Amino acid sequence: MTSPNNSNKNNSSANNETDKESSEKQNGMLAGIFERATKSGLGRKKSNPSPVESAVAKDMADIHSNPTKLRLAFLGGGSFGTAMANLAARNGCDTTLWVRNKRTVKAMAKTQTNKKYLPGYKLDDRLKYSHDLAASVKDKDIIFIAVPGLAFRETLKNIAPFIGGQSIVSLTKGMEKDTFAMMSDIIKEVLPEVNFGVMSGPNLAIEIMKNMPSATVIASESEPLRHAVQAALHSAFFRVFASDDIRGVELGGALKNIYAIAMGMAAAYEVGENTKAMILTRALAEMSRFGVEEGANPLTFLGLSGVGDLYATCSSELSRNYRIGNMLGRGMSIDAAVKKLGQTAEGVNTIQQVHEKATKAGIYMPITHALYAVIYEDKAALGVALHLMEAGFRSDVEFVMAHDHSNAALTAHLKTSGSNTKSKDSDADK
Ligand SMILES: NC(=O)C1=CN([C@@H]2O[C@H](COP(=O)(O)OP(=O)(O)OC[C@H]3O[C@@H](n4cnc5c(N)ncnc54)[C@H](O)[C@@H]3O)[C@@H](O)[C@H]2O)C=CC1
Ligand SMILES: O=C(CO)COP(=O)(O)O
Repeated sequence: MTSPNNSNKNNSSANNETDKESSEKQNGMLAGIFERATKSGLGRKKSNPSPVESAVAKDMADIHSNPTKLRLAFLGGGSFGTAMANLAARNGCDTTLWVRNKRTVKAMAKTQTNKKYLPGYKLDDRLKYSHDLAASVKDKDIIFIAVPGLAFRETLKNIAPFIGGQSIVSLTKGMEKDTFAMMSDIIKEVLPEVNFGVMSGPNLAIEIMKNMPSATVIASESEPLRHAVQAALHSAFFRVFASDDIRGVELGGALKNIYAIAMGMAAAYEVGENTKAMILTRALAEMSRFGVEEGANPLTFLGLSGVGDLYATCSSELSRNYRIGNMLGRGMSIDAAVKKLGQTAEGVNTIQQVHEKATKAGIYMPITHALYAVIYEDKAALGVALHLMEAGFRSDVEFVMAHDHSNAALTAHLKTSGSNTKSKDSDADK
């Protein structure tokens, strides 16, 4: 017979065994996550510092204590280029905003406002304006580019003759049409020697102009550049975090635009909070799945440039992509919605690029394909949404528990999503 004491002892040793097993299981699971998370190499190539590690590398301590030494150019006089240039000028950096239209430059210099894109917001009186591209970028430490993705290559080519030791930072959240190139790819192609970074985060321009506390991420392989951007833009209202996963950060900023359109559309159908939460988290699953295929670190999507920006743009009518989706949900055509918006909504092009890329590469992106089917194949939104809900059984977070392909037989009877695309998973598996 087992005495109570023995029984306790046995229980406690059984408990110890269970604790040990569960801690081993947890450690194994964590190791799995980290293995998956770090298997990609893109954005973390640690080569020797580039020979053009520009002026910013000279004396970081000096720049930290005195960011006014930085000479900056911002290219693109839309809402975001203006908002960021204004932050830098307010921090005392020597800042020039380049705008392509001479008359706009004159008006901005005279009124110290950006009447078209940020009406009613007074800009810092130290901000300089120019329509002379060469003069704007010469003798600068960092050139920030905030033109739409479709104009990025052209802008880089135009400044190429004037680039020596300057660093370049992309603020653009788009993709090139037809090539699927991201902005960092274009920088590497057009200016292979240049020291560069990408900046992305939940940064609705109007909120920044209103001094509502915000944060963003600068991603670069160059630590001096990361520090210089942090020093240039940081303030009590704006925090700049750092990353070396360039691919992950720029993909976060580009991909979330797709789901902001989806959420704007869902809002037009007056869906509930559960539905919004489902769209948001499944969007994040798609983003990180696509990101891993593209060489990003999936954990980057948990940061400001991933879940942060996804949340901001999927929740706010200040987002132009959300507004496009909302107009579509109210029955407008894509062309009419784009015309009515009159500003950049990168998601319109990004949906097409990602749909095509995911289809070719066999990456499972049901929300993107469904949105493409509604916008470009004229499928009925409600029918497509129903198909999405009828899709098969999947794992929640596939970096924790991989998708179980044995579910295929179980779900074979279920219909696929509204699109006729082929993915790595069998149709029945969706
Ligand atoms: N507005 C926002 O809240 C944020 C925007 N972004 C990103 O910044 C980029 C720019 O967006 P916004 O400033 O908001 O756009 P916007 O629509 O407000 O302005 C675009 C600006 O680019 C100029 N532009 C267009 N084509 C050009 C060309 N070929 N050469 C030179 N300039 C040209 C336009 O004249 C305009 O001044 C986009 O990729 C956007 O996703 C990023 C974070 C926040
Ligand atoms: O990227 C943004 C906020 O982070 C701005 O979003 P929209 O381009 O949809 O306005």
